[in-house]
Amino acid sequence: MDQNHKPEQQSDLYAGFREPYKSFATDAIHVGQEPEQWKSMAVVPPISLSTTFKQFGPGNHAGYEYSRSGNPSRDCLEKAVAAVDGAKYCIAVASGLAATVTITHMLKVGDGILCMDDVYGGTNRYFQKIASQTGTEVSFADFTKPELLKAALKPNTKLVWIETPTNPTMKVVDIKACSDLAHEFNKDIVVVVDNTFMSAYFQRPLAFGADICMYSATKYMNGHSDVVMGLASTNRDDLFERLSYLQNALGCVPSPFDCFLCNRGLKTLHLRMECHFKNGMAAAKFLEADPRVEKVIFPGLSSHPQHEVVKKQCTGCPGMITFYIKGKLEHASAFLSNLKLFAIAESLGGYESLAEHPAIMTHASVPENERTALGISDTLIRLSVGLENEADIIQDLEQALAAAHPKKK
Ligand SMILES: Cc1ncc(COP(=O)(O)O)c(C=O)c1O
Ligand SMILES: N[C@@H](CCSC[C@H](N)C(=O)O)C(=O)O
Repeated sequence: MDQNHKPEQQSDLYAGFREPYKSFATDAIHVGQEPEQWKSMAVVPPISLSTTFKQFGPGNHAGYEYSRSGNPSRDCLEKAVAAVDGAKYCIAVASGLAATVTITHMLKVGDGILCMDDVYGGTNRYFQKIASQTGTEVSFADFTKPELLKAALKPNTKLVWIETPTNPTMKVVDIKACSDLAHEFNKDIVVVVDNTFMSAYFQRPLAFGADICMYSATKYMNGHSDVVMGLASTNRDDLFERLSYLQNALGCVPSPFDCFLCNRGLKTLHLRMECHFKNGMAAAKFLEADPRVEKVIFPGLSSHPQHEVVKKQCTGCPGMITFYIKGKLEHASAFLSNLKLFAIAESLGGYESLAEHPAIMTHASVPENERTALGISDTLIRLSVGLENEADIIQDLEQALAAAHPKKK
């Protein structure tokens, strides 16, 4: 451990960023959770496992009929998420990909999807291998330059899919600039932002003109690596009507127990994200100063190419860091295999630190030529910095770098 390494001062960490959203924690903790809604006055919402609900007479019920169509535990979560997204509505589904699939089902045969070039590998796979086989036209462009988005819009474009920061190369998209361009081109285009990396605490896409904000809640929103879930929020009545119809009609619903867990995780989102940012910044600065590291990509660093957009659009940064280790695949493998505190694992956004090799693991489904063009190379490593002690995180990175690049005797 570098003895000169001091914990980051909170005030410096947030300098230049947007102010946090007002009453965020209060909303996450209280909206949709009112004890008065239960006969028992339970302060913590009960887990409602019943698949069906007794009716007073045929079609005359107390708000619930069948659990796929609506469930009290799911409602509690959806109301809280809508509140923290600054939205009127939210739907919860069985996974992040289920949210992508449900949203895409709003399209008709012949409609076009225009997607950010770097997105989570499974999103890329779904659009290229499945959605395009069932009648939609899929194309990709680099939205970090909004003029490239503008040039790629077509008369049939109906869905613009933004991911920011992108997984795994951490490109940042100006949501307002891109939403405005898409809506000026055609007001019927639905702009979706995958907000998985920033979470609701650090970024509110709907406030910048997006129509839908979606998540893999498997990540920060739940934050405990024990639930697979997806969420989609919107302020538009028409979109909510369609999405909630599809939620029931497609049937990709989460279990009440998972809704309970995610609802519980959401209550500490603000606290977790602040610690992820603090630890992430410390790790990013440590790596950036290390001669065994080629390049660090962390939106919170001033070296990030879209750092000004980040400060304008976000209230902080998550613990996601991507870096290129010097050398070849064998150095990346040695680094990963020697980590002790970080687990080598797919996924991100939990309380525990994880590390992975995108080309071999999370983004193996992206065609090789596309991976190369995006910079998902053999030496690219992705970290999800957790909530452990900062000094222990840095020490683990230091010893794994030393193992990957042993000093010559
Ligand atoms: C940015 C992003 N979006 C969507 C997904 C899909 O989410 P899930 O695994 O919950 O289906 C993932 C990861 O899987 C992701 O990293
Ligand atoms: N093997 C999975 C990939 C899961 S990636 C999970 C998460 N989005 C991440 O980026 O870590 C698959 O092929 O779907």
